[in-house]
Amino acid sequence: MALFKSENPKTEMPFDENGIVPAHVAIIMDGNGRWAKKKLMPRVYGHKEGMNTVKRIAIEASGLDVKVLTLYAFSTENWKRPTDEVNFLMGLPIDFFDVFMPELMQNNIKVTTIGWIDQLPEKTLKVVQNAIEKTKDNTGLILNFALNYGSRAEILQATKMIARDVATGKLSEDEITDEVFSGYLFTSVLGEWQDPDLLIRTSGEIRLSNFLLWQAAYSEMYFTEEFWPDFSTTSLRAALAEYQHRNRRFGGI
Ligand SMILES: Cc1cc(N2CCCCCC2)n2ncc(-c3ccc(F)cc3)c2n1
Repeated sequence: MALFKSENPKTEMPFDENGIVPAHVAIIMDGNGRWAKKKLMPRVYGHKEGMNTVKRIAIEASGLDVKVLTLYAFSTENWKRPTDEVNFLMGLPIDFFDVFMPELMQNNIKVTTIGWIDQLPEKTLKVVQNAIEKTKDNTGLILNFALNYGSRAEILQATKMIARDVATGKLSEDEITDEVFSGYLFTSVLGEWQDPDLLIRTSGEIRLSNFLLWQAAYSEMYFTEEFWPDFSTTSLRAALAEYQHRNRRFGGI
């Protein structure tokens, strides 16, 4: 399968403002530590700058009429990182809302999460829950953070819930369809937009890293060498331009 790797997003085909826009864009925001290392700064400097990129890209996506932007902020595997790095990362949602909540409200952005947020530190959880509550009536872009999320664990959880519902007679075996299975995943709350149309990964890595494995079955994939802190509004428009020039078949001919 030919994977697209944009060498220089600024020189690809132009984005058509009147063309098709992916309803759901998912991003693996990779390369923050390497970006900082290139600048002879600590890794956490890259994470902090990456947080600023989150706000910039969310506002841009909101203006381009993207419906859902799912961002892989913290994976179930990230707990293995050094304690001081994990502690710093757990502070970023707090910093994010401290600084950007007014702008999120001005742009009618709704915050949601996927993942086991109940396992986050109390202070982080409270700030995230408060942001979800405060933005719940907003009708613009859904800014969906994958926090303490892992796709295989999500699929296993869904499988166990389905097994329980079959055992209790709530569900019969022949009622288990793609659509019913999807309803047991965290992303079911996204309704018609639960499957990403476009999945972007920065920093040159070409892997899914346990992200939206079920949901991304038919997603267009876009890989760019740029590190996440360098990912600009121009970079996003270049990815959307590439999406506009793909012919999606959903398994058909
Ligand atoms: C753990 C973590 C790491 C994190 N990074 C910055 C982006 C690059 C990836 C790693 C570091 N960012 N950036 C924003 C958030 C966030 C999460 C939830 C929320 F409701 C509001 C903001 C965030 N969370």
